Amino acid sequence: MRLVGLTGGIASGKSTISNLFKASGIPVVDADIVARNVVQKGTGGWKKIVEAFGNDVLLENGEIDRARLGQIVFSDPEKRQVLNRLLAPHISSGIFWEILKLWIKGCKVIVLDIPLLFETKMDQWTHPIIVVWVNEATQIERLMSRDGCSEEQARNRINAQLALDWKKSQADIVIDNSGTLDETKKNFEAVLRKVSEPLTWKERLRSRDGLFSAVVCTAVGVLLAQKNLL
Ligand SMILES: CC(C)(COP(=O)(O)OP(=O)(O)OC[C@H]1O[C@@H](n2cnc3c(N)ncnc32)[C@H](O)[C@@H]1O)[C@@H](O)C(=O)NCCC(=O)NCCS
Ligand SMILES: Nc1ncnc2c1ncn2[C@@H]1O[C@H](COP(=O)(O)OP(=O)(O)OP(=O)(O)O)[C@@H](O)[C@H]1O
Repeated sequence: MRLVGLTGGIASGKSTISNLFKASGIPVVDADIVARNVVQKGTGGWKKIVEAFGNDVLLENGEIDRARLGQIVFSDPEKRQVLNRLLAPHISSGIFWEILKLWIKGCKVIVLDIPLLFETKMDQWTHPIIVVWVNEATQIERLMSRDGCSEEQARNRINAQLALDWKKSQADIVIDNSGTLDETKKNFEAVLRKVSEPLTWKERLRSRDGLFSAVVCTAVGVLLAQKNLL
C-alpha cells in the first residue's frame, strides 16, 4: 500500500487536487472531514472542547460553533495549541481507521489530504509527499474570497501553519497552483502518473494482497520444511 501525503497551506488548493485524485479513482482520506467528525455533539472530542472552551463555543443545537472557535484559536496561539493537543489523538486515530477500511477493501494507493501533515509529524508515514503551493498574494486573495474574511484574519490563519515555502522545500512533488485551474489540471496529469507507478516491494508487502501472499508463502514453506524433516 502506498500512502501519498497531500498537504500545503490554507486555501492553497489541497481540496482542488484531492477532487482530481477522487475523479481519477484514487481514494482520499480528508483530515478536515475526520476533524469535523470527531467533534460532533456528544463525542469525546466535543466533550474536551466544551471542558476547555466552555459553552460559548456551542451553537443553540449543541454542535460546535466552528466560526466562533476559529476566531478564538486563530488569533491566540496558546489557545490553538490547547485545541491541537486535545484533538490530535482523536484525529490521528480517525485517520488510522479510514486507512484501515481502505486497506481491507484492497486499495493499493491512498491519498492522505492532511493540512497539518508536517506540523503533526505524520509526514514520516507518507511517500511521496505532494505540496500544493501558491504565491502568498494569491493565497490571501483566494482565502479572503472563499471564506469572506478580512486580510488580517486571512494572515492569522496563514501564520497558524508552518511557512508554505518551507513545506515546498520538503516536498517530493510540488504542484504550483498559482495559475488557472486548467493549468493545474494539466500539471496534475504528470503527478497522477507518478503516484500510479507500480508499487515497490515494500509497498506491495504493506498492501492487503501482498500481506496475504506473504502469509500463504510462509505457511507453504513451513509445511514443506516439516514434510522434508519427517
Ligand atoms: C478551528 C476550527 C473549528 C475552524 O473550523 P472551520 O470550519 O472554520 O475551518 P476548517 O476546519 O474547514 O479548516 C480549514 C483550514 O484551516 C486550517 N486549520 C484548521 N485547523 C488548524 C489548526 N489547528 N492550525 C492551523 N491551521 C488549521 C487547515 O488548513 C484547514 O484546511 C477547525 O479548523 C478545527 O477544529 N481545527 C482543529 C482541528 C485540526 O487540527 N484540523 C486540521 C486537520 S489536520
Ligand atoms: N487554480 C485555481 N484558480 C482559481 N481558484 C482556485 C484555484 N485553485 C483553487 N481555487 C479556489 O481557491 C479556494 C481554495 O482552494 P481549496 O479549497 O482547494 O484549498 P484548500 O487548500 O483545500 O483549503 P483549506 O486549507 O481551507 O482546506 C477555493 O475557493 C477554490 O475554488
